Amino acid sequence: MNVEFYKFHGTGNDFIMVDNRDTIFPKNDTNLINRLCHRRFGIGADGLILLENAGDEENDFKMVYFNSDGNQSSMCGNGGRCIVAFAKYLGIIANSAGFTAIDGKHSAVINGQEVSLKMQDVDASDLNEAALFLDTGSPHHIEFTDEVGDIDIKRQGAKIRYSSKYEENGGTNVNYVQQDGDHNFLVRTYERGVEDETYSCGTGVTAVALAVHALGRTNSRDITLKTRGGNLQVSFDEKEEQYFNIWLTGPAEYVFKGEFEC
Ligand SMILES: N[C@@H](CCC[C@H](N)C(=O)O)C(=O)O
Repeated sequence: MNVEFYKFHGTGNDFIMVDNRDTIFPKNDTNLINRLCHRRFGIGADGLILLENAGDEENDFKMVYFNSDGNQSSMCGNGGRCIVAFAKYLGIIANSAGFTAIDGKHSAVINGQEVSLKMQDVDASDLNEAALFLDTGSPHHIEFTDEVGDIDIKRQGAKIRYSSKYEENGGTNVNYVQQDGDHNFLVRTYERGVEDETYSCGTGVTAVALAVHALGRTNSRDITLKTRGGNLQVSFDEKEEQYFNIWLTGPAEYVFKGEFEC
């Protein structure tokens, strides 16, 4: 069977997108997904995303996300922005969308090449300098550094990702952060399920933006996160360490289309 795919990326976090509204894709074939995502033996991507029918009248579609290891995983923020751009490319939506994902319902707005994705509310009341962890739809550990460019992300990130601290919850993603002005932060991310550095991570920069505000490193509620793949913006409201109205904004770009056999 031949399957059409579409390659998209959001600030260098790249995905194989498949229109699976006819549910033909073998979503339980972990080896297939892993091979398709392989940078040498496949198409190459950080993950694979299925667009499916929402199954209700309120939403335009459903998002199903797989990491490049082939396993279905938690929410992908950049992937959420890319699936909205994909839905527009397919003519399913115009410039706004409502869709469901593993962590619930999301709204999104397209403005030119930029896609703004509303993220789930986050309770930051347990966050402190000794417990730098937030779940923004995916789990994220945060490390502050004075020189983010010097860090061996793959080696250092893996130590935390596989540490006993996170073992019972299936591990975590790891974000290294360097402040670069009042409301600008440099971020590099080790991603669970990719088991390497990715050029950006949407749920990761969202976790960083909320954490630097909650820890008092900025008073801004509209923060620029500079990643290897480009800049992302996170804006939010906050009351008593509860974060809401959280929006992740950045480019989401079509790269090429093709087909594979399975
Ligand atoms: N790149 C994604 C995060 C994808 C899920 C993550 N690797 C995990 O398994 O927790 C993003 O942009 O949020």
